[in-house]
Amino acid sequence: MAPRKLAAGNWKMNGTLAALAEIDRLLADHPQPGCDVLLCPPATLVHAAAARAGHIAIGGQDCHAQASGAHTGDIAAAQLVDAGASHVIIGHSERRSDHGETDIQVAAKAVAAHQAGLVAVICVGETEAQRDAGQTLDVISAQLAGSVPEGATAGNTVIAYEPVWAIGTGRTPTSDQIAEVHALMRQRLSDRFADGGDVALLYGGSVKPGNAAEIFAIPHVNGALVGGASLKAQDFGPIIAALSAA
Ligand SMILES: O=C(CO)COP(=O)(O)O
Repeated sequence: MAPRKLAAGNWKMNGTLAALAEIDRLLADHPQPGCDVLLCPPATLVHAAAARAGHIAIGGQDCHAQASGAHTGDIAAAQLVDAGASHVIIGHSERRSDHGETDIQVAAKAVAAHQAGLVAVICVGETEAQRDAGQTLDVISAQLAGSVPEGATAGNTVIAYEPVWAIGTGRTPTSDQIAEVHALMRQRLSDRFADGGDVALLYGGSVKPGNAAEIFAIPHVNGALVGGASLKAQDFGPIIAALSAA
């Protein structure tokens, strides 16, 4: 089995019911994409999105490590499943920075996601200061070791490399820099898991229609986790097409 190609969109805290029309446009424009397509809308839209998403998978943007209980404002993995989600983003850098999530917490959330039957899209990435200090590979290694739980398989886990300094900035690493990190991630996963060679590895951070094809040509890049350019079908569509052609 080779890693599956996945074009994933993270809508973050954007969109109301009206935004679901973008899903209809994507379905119309890409009736048979040559890759898996995932959209992660805000929690308020997961159920409605899943009801009309057809072949597009729907995911949450976070889940709690506990299965239920007194955790006001949080969402359990099983509740995402109940709403129609098949995936959940875990450990996005905005969760790590806004909510102080640690690798240990991220791993616990991934375990909860797996137990509920969700695919966990686990995010890692260095800050600009860490890259400038030459720490990128050490940071990514440590995040992978700490955030990816023992039960991870190619079927229940996707890893997204998102350099913090590339998110929403219009800046991207060079192809060589992305290749270096993705090769490291493939090696670390292969060392640790029997099917680590088959875990899909996504790049995320200012992926746009104009740079998608170049990024998808990089070894061990199996797709993208797209923020801003996933909000509109006219932007996300060409990214889906580029991955399908890669
Ligand atoms: O954080 C991201 C996806 O999770 C990337 O966001 P942008 O594509 O807007 O840079």
